[in-house]
Amino acid sequence: MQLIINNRVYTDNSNEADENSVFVVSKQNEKFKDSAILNGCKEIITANELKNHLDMSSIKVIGITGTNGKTTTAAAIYSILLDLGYKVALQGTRGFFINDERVEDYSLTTPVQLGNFAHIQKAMQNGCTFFVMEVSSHAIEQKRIEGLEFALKIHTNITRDHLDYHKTIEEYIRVKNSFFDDDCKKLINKDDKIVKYNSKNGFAYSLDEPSTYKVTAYSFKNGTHVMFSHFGEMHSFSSTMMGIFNVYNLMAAVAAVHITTQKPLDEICEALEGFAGVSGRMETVCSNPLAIVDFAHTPDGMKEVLQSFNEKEIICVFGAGGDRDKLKRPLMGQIAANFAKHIIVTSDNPRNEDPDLIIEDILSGIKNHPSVLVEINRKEAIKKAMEMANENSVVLVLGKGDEATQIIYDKKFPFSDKEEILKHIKAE
Ligand SMILES: CC(=O)N[C@H]1[C@@H](OP(=O)(O)OP(=O)(O)OC[C@H]2O[C@@H](n3ccc(=O)[nH]c3=O)[C@H](O)[C@@H]2O)O[C@H](CO)[C@@H](O)[C@@H]1O[C@H](C)C(=O)N[C@@H](C)C(=O)N[C@H](CCC(=O)O)C(=O)O
Ligand SMILES: Nc1ncnc2c1ncn2[C@@H]1O[C@H](COP(=O)(O)OP(=O)(O)OP(=O)(O)O)[C@@H](O)[C@H]1O
Ligand SMILES: N[C@H](CCC[C@H](N)C(=O)O)C(=O)O
Ligand SMILES: [Mg+2]
Repeated sequence: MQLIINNRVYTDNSNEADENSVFVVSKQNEKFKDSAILNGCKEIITANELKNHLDMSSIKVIGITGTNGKTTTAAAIYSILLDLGYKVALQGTRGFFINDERVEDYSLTTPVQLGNFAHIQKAMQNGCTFFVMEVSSHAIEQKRIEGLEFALKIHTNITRDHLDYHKTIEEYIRVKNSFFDDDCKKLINKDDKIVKYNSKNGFAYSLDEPSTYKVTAYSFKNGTHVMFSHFGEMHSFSSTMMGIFNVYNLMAAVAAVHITTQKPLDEICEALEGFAGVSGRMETVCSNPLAIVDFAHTPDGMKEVLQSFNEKEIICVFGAGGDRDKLKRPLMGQIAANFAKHIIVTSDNPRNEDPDLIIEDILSGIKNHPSVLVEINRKEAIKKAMEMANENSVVLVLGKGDEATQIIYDKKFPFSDKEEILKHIKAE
C-alpha cells in the first residue's frame, strides 16, 4: 500500500521501500523493518507520526464500532450529513464512498493505516469536511486506526463475533472497550451493560436507561415513528426502516450529527427521513411472497431480525461463514429454532472449510424442531423457501446481505441472494 504526500512516497511494504521513500512501520509490519533498511530506506516513521505529514485539520473523522449496526449507523450519518449539504466520505464494509458515489467496492471494513490516510486524503481533495468510518475489532487490535484523531467515536453494542480471531469473549470485549478509553468525544448506547468507557466527553443514547438522547416512545404502524427527549425537550423522527435495532441505529445517527454539527435537532430529524436504509440490510426484495434479505450473521443479529416478525410464519434460510467463529454456529441454530416455523440450513461463504461440517455445527444447536431442511446449495435453498412461502409467511434470507459473491476456498463466484429470490416471485 502506498500513499503520496507532497510528492513523497510512503509505503507499508518493505519490498517497496527504498532510498526515496518513507517506510511507515506498524504493529503488522514491524517485523519487516530491517528488510526496509536493507533496501536502502532512510526514513522510518510510525503510523502515529503520519498525522504530522498529512494535515487533516479540515476534516472531522467519525468512527463507529460495535458488534452489529456499524454499517447501518454509518450510512445513516452519511445520508443525513449529505442531506444537510455537507460534503462527506463513508468508509466501511460496503466500500468507500465520496459525496454519494461509490469510489471503491466491498473490502475490509476498516483498511490498514495507510489505507485510512489515503482515503482521508482523497476525501479532503474532494472537499469533504466529514469522514464517517466503521471501526472493526480487528482494526482496533491491529492498531489500523493509529494516528487518526476522532471528532466522535460511537458505540452500537457489544455481543459476540470474531472469536476465531480474538479467542475469548473477554478479550473481544476488552478490545472493543479500548476504543473508548481516551478523552475524545464519544456516544455510547447506554442500554448495553457490557461497554466500559472513559466518561469524559461522553454522550449517550438509549431506549431504556436515562441518557442524553433518550427514546421515550416508538411505534411501527405505517413505518417507524420515534419520539425522544434531549435535555427535557421532545423531538421526533420517522423512517421506513423496520425493527427495534434500527431505532437504536437511527437514534445514534441523529445524536452523532447533532454532536458534530450543532445543527438544530428538528432539522437533523427531517434530514433523516430521506434515508431509506442500507442495501441488503432488512431489505424487502419482494412482497408476493414477502421475502427479505438481511446481513445478520451473528446470534444477536439473527435474534433482532427474527423477533421483528413475530406475527408472521418465518421461513429462515441461513448458513455461517467458514474460517470465522465456530462457536457462534450452534447459537445461530438455536435462535432460528426459537423463532422460525421452517428452517433451511444452507451454505454462506464456506471459504476453506467443509460446508457440510459448518452445517453440522449449526444443526447441533437446533433441538426438536419440527421443520428443518438441509440444502447445501444456497440457490436451491432459496428456491425451496420461496416454494414454501404463502400469504402468512416471510422468507428471511440471512447472512450475506448485498454481498455479490460466494467465497469457496479462495475463489469468489458471483452470487446474489436478491437475484435468487427474484427468480421465484409468484405472478400477481
Ligand atoms: C487476520 C487479519 O486481520 N489479517 C490482517 C493482517 O494480516 P497479516 O498480519 O498476516 O499481514 P502480512 O501479510 O503479514 O502483512 C502485514 C504487513 O507487512 C507488510 N509486509 C509484508 C511482507 C513483506 O515482505 N514486507 C512487508 O513489509 C505488508 O505490506 C503489511 O503492511 O494484516 C494485513 C495488513 O496489514 C491485513 O490485510 C490482514 O487482513 C486480512 C486480509 C483479513 O481478511 N482480515 C479480516 C479477518 C478482517 O480484518 N476483517 C474485519 C471484519 C470486521 C467486520 O466487518 O466485522 C475488517 O476490518 O474487515
Ligand atoms: N443495532 C443493532 N443491534 C443488533 N443487531 C443489529 C443492529 N443493527 C443491525 N443489526 C443486525 O446486524 C446485521 C448487520 O448490520 P450492519 O451491517 O449494520 O452491522 P455491522 O456492524 O456493520 O456488521 P459487520 O461487522 O459484519 O460489517 C443487520 O443486517 C441486522 O440483522
Ligand atoms: N464482516 C463479517 C461479515 C460476515 C458475513 C458472512 N457472510 C460471512 O462470510 O461470514 C466477516 O467478515 O466476518
Ligand atoms: Mg459493517
